[in-house]
Amino acid sequence: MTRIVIIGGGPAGYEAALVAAQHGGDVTVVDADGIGGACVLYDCVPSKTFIASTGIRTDLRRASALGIEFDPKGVGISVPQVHERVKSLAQAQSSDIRARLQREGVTILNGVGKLVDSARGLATHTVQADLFSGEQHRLDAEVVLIATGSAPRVLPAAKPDGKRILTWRHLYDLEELPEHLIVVGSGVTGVEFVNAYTEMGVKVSLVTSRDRVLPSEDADAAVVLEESFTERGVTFIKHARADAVETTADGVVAKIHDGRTVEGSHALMTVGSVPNTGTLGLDSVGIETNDGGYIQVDRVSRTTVPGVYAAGDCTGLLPLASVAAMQGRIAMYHALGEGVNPIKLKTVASAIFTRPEIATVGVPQSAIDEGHVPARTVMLPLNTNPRAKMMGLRRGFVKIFCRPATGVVIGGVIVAPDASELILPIAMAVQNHLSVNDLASTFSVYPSLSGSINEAARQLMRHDDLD
Ligand SMILES: Cc1cc2nc3c(=O)[nH]c(=O)nc-3n(C[C@H](O)[C@H](O)[C@H](O)COP(=O)(O)OP(=O)(O)OC[C@H]3O[C@@H](n4cnc5c(N)ncnc54)[C@H](O)[C@@H]3O)c2cc1C
Ligand SMILES: NC(=O)c1ccc[n+]([C@@H]2O[C@H](COP(=O)([O-])OP(=O)(O)OC[C@H]3O[C@@H](n4cnc5c(N)ncnc54)[C@H](O)[C@@H]3O)[C@@H](O)[C@H]2O)c1
Repeated sequence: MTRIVIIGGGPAGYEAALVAAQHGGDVTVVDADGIGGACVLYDCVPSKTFIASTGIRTDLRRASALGIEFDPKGVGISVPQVHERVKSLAQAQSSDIRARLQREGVTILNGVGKLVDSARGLATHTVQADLFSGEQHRLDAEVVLIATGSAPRVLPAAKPDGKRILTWRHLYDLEELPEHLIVVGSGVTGVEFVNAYTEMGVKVSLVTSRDRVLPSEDADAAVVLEESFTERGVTFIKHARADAVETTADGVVAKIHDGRTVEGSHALMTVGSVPNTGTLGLDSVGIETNDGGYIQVDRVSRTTVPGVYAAGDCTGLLPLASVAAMQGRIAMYHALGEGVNPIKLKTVASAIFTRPEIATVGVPQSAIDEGHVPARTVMLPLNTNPRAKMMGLRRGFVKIFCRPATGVVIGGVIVAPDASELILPIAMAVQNHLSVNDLASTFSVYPSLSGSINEAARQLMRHDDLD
């Protein structure tokens, strides 16, 4: 039986453990935070649960345009109840995953793991697990998977105190909603919380180091979101790199590099994450990291040391739960000699849970515009869609990108209320090399937002071959 030790019990670690146990491995997971990892306990699951509550407020905000009148004064928010729901749902999901691992025969140790090989180049490895119970275990393994994730990046002059200066992991401990929230950083995490708190009626100022929100995402989608935020009264402080955030008598002040200041009641720092790799004993074994401390891996999750794999946010490949899980599974299939396809990032679908949502898959528009990928493209506004009109939607679009000659779909973007659900047909087309003709000839329900996917695909069908 292959002895496998996994350090970290997030999506990368627990999905790997399931695969390894099902393929006959003798599996031990050493985890510090709780099974499910930061994903389930602090980051992805809590934020999406919180956003589920704020989404109810979105519907109320839009109700009067559809003829439903209510007294806004009668709509209250029970902050303790919202936060309690977030925490108990996260704990319940963690318990479910833990029970599933135990049913599959995986040993779980609560503590901190690190590599302690006695020399470099050994055929097997040793993991030391310092358990919270005070015990210490030394575990010999033919295969080690490092899946330790990442933690919020902290600016030296903006140290979170959990009360006024916050990371996203402190939010659900607040007793009341902030009066005026300054969000520092306009990546995906930043905009998701800007959206959520404005929907809760909180005044929000967004400090962004660039000239736009979501600098790494589709530019047209970012414009739609910015318009929607502007309508909801968000103040943008652009070209603004925050050097420091300090507490004042009754709130906080963010100090921008060029001398500007922004005052509010609370600051939420969403300035990225750093990998949890500093205390793993990587140097002693010879595992290479890059400048940011991320573990270097190939497309089957191998590190530079035979027998040691790494997966998830600690590798910095693409920090998504779905990618972490896939990297973890791939590592185990490879280690156990099963057939395996190397990871392919071109087929990853992801979504930003704002209102409207932004979902993307495949090649980005920027790669096409910059001439790196030849493609034909279409962008179809949603306001031409009958269902969108019925729902009173004013914003949003469907974009599809295809190969110039064959029409094979290579990417797409959807901006719509449920874009995270609508993206699947485009993701299936990208994954399975389907063409715009395939998409266009698939029946969609009438009326439906997905009808716009058919219509966009129809616009990309080539008619010149009929001439
Ligand atoms: C606010 C926010 C929202 C997000 N929303 C989404 C989303 O909607 N969809 C999506 O796909 N992704 C989302 N992500 C990204 C997603 O959360 C991460 O990609 C995912 O958590 C990575 O999983 P992982 O297994 O690599 O690490 P993690 O989930 O971070 O788990 C790592 C585990 O390793 C443990 N650990 C660390 N060091 C040690 C050690 N030395 N010994 C033992 N255990 C250790 C930790 O305690 C933790 O339990 C979001 C991220 C953030 C910040
Ligand atoms: N819905 C989802 O799937 C979801 C949600 C949240 C995060 N994530 C994942 O996590 C990744 C990281 O996202 P993120 O938003 O946490 O981090 P990020 O690194 O993508 O964004 C941080 C932003 O903060 C800015 N910044 C850094 N220092 C600053 C300063 N001093 N002042 C002002 N701005 C500053 C950066 O320029 C950057 O735009 C995403 O790419 C995504 O893969 C996914």
